[in-house]
Amino acid sequence: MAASSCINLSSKFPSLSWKSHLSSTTSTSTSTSTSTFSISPLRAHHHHYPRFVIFAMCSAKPTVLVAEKLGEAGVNLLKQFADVDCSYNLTHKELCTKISLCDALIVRSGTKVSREVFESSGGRLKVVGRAGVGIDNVDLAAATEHGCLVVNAPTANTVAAAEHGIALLTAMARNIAQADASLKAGKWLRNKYVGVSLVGKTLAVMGFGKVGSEVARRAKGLGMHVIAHDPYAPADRARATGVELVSFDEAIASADFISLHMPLTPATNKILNDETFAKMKKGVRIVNVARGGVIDEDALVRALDAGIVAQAALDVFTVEPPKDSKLVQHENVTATPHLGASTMEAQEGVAIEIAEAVVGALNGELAATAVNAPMVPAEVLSELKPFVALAEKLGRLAVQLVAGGSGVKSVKVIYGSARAPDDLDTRLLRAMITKGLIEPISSSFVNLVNADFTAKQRGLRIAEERSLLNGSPESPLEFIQVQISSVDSKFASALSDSGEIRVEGRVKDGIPHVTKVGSFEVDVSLEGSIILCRQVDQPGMIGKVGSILSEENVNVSFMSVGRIAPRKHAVMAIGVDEEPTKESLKRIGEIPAVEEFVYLKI
Ligand SMILES: NC(=O)C1=CN([C@@H]2O[C@H](COP(=O)(O)OP(=O)(O)OC[C@H]3O[C@@H](n4cnc5c(N)ncnc54)[C@H](O)[C@@H]3O)[C@@H](O)[C@H]2O)C=CC1
Ligand SMILES: O=C(O)C(=O)COP(=O)(O)O
Repeated sequence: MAASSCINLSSKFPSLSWKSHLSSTTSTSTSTSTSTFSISPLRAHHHHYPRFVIFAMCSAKPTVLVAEKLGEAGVNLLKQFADVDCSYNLTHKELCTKISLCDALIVRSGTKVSREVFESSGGRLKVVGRAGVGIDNVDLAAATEHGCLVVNAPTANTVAAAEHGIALLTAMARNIAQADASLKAGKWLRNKYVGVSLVGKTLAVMGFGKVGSEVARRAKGLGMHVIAHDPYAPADRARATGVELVSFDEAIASADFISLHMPLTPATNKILNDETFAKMKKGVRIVNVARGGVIDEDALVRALDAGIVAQAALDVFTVEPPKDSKLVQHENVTATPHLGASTMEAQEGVAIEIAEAVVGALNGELAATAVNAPMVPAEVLSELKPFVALAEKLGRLAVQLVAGGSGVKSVKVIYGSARAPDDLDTRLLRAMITKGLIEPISSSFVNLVNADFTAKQRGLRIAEERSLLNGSPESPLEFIQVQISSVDSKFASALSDSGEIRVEGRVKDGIPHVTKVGSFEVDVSLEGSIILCRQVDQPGMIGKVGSILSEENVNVSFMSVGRIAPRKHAVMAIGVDEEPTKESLKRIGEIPAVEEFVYLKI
């Protein structure tokens, strides 16, 4: 890890700075003044910020692989935007082969989106859309490491799953499935299929989330006494539904019926096992429309055989379709083939929900249902948009000021804002600074999904600080300052008093500007490229540099000079639209008053 963070800048940015570095005493003056010369008209109003914050827009039509049956409305929506390949029943190997040609993949619960899938995609796969809730079939860690966004459709099938839970509960209590099979087999067994009543019985809802709370409401309507266990659910939300939240042990010990509605996680894996079955009331009845893996299925067979569990109604299995039929064949088990979400309405709903999320993500929008990236509300996003561009550009600027051979390990970001500290969500900005810092010096592709992971992997520590400013909190931010400590700079004037590379920027008229380099105040819009030039402050400097550039037809977009005091040292920042040749950069470096300079690509 440490080794990969030692970045050899000189290979990426061949010697672009001339003249020797100045000593730190001369490069750390504090009081500076700024004069700004607008050479050619600012293109502020013609500038469009990219919509992307996660991915750059796909230049060609993206390809979406739909690997499981998806509602028609969703497929049609996808087709308006992408080439859609509906290939159901692919083997894992076929999926791994196909995936390298796809920008997005849509699945339900039947497809294992393993690490191998992400590795096989060769970096092309940008989004995995799960047309439903449970994402336990997607390797989230691998997705994040590959910068692939995972989105789900968390709400459209809630009612369907809850209704299926209630259907299984009532069917189980009255032996509907068994009686139906028996009648179809020509029998008339009225005494065998005497059921149990639900009214007045205690139902323990395990996992009081979207589905669990809908099941609870419906069960109350059936006259059941409903309790729930959920370590993370707010007690007042449960109370509002007339449900008491209790401990796990209390829930399973006092329930006549247990209905499972938690996600499958390492903590819930086989949460019902020999030990927990032993704590239950003899004759308990269990419903599972969550995930098969939350029950130890062998232990359930034992508990059914021992009569601890009188009946079970199962929609989900550890392996689907279930291989060992002991459980499914058990006469006290009612089973359905993972039908919880399978209503016309829910499938249409999840298809539209996931198609919109995938199209949005491919368009570079932040998904509201992102599973492995921060969800940033649209209004926050639109406010932060210009600062998102500023953040990335400051990162790019700062890292290019690092001298070759220095390992970038420690970065501090200071956000200057008049807003209350918890009123500024910096995750997006931090990710974009990370992108700016890492992409110019590596082959990594950094986005909001993998920014923190990539930084950590490279041993890059990014500390964030808030500088609380007086004034109007109308704008979310006044400035962003990026500091890189414990490195040498190829432009010594970029070092602050305390020896770290320091660049600061602001947004002016919607355009990001760099407004401070080291201790020098400058003001150049962060478009195109920048020449930073430290010189003895004397007349004619702007003209000399300007004429060298104009000889090559390099358009200067913006120029500003920050100086400590008249006729002493000054830093000139020049924005250029075209890339000057090495020869002309060399000539600028050879102007006698120029002490050091650097050319930076933004
Ligand atoms: N059978 C089917 O076709 C369907 C199955 N599902 C499954 O149902 C489950 C619930 O889905 P939603 O309600 O939409 O999810 P949700 O995220 O809204 O609710 C899950 C709840 O479980 C709680 N929880 C987490 N760990 C827990 C633990 N150790 N003990 C108790 N509670 C815990 C969470 O705090 C949360 O409140 C998921 O497993 C999902 O995959 C959902 C839709 C359809
Ligand atoms: O949404 C969920 O979690 C489900 O279990 C539904 O699964 P499915 O989309 O029907 O394969």
